[in-house]
Amino acid sequence: MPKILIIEDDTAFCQMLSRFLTKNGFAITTSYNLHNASEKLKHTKFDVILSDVRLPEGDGLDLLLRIKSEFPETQVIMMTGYAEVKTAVNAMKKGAFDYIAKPFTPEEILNIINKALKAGDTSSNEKVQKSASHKKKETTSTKPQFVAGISESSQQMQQYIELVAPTSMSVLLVGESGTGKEVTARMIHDRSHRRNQKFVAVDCGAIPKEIATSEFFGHLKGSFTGAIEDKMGHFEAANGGTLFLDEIGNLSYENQVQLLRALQERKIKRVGSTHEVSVDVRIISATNENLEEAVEEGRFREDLYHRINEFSITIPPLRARIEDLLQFATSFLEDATKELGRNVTQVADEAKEVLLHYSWPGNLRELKNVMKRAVLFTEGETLKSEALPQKLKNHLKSELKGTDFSKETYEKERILKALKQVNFNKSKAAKLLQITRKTLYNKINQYQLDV
Ligand SMILES: Nc1ncnc2c1ncn2[C@@H]1O[C@H](COP(=O)(O)OP(=O)(O)OP(=O)(O)O)[C@@H](O)[C@H]1O
Repeated sequence: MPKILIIEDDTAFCQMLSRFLTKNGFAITTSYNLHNASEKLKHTKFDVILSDVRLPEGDGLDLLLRIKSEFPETQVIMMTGYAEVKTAVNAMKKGAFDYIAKPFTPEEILNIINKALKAGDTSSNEKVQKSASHKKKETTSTKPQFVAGISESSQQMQQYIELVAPTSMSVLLVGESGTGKEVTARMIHDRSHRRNQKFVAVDCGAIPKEIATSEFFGHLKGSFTGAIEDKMGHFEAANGGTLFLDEIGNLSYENQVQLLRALQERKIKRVGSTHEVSVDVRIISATNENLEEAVEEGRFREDLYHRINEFSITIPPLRARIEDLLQFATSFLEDATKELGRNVTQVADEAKEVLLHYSWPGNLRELKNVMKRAVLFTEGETLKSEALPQKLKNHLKSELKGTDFSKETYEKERILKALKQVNFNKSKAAKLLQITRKTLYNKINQYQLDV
């Protein structure tokens, strides 16, 4: 459950906001002043901090600077009055994620919190599934850019997306964690005729089995202990739009049966109700495990597998499309520079070298985090390898261990490695090495490489 700290001296408003966010699935801590907030920060690492700009003993901006230097991954949203927009913009330059002007609607605050959680790629990495938060909103200056990639596999993926998006086929996205399955699902939604309807993302792995039925199909007040009010499920919330079922392999067998029934009949019943509701949703599912194997082992229903897999797209891990790395790194650098109000414009060659030699088990998510952290540590315009985590640098060092460090041997190794990575395609290798094709051919001759 994402942890949020609210710092607000208007106690009644603070309590109201706290109750509302608690109801919406967040773990809330409140502070009415800066001193108390500082104490809370000593004991808990928050995913998001919602702070008033003006507080009794000083301004929220001082606290913001401290938070950003001590807890760079915590996203700070400043709450302002209408007249304080200038201060809020100033806060964004100092690293606040965004600001929200009071009074705001429940939907606005949920929307901004969800964006902050996504931007922070918080450690808990929970997905918030409140339907209100999935309403589409116009692009903000901090919206991350979509990168298509230049590798063959990325280009093919792009073609598949274009091909399947306008249809109503159900799509199964297969890929390791952090490869961009959710981003791809959104892309498919955005290119379909459902683009003006909702995109509802559900992390099936995070829903306890006992409440999954009510989460998917909703419930009526009083239908079970704890059902204190009527609740709409994800199917109804996504009606007319797209339902993204992440980690679908984690659904219990019983939930798989219920899901299959809903997909076949295109009708659902809320828990406690006898009334059937017709639903029209397009299903996009994602998995990081081999579902065919799960079917063979009897852990996943074969009929459901075929239902959700009318078209499947495999998203390769970053290490298998290393030609894309610098394009992603540059885009993440631009996003982070905007978000953190910095002026980093380029990556030094030695830092690129470190990035290209790492294996990226956490894929794009890991790269994004590394770039954001590095931007934070960079004072000038050039991101150098000092700003990168030691783990990455050790990787490069251990790869080079044992080789002799004469420039020529090193260069030869690099060229061979790049060629191998792209299956000996010289244009691609030149791109990867950031040299022209002509230079690459000269080097191949110079080192008499048999390629
Ligand atoms: N094509 C892309 N362009 C720009 N950013 C991307 C792209 N693909 C993924 N990302 C970024 O990488 C991170 C991980 O992406 P995403 O959440 O879609 O991965 P995932 O495969 O769904 O992960 P998980 O399996 O852990 O849920 C996100 O921060 C996302 O913004």
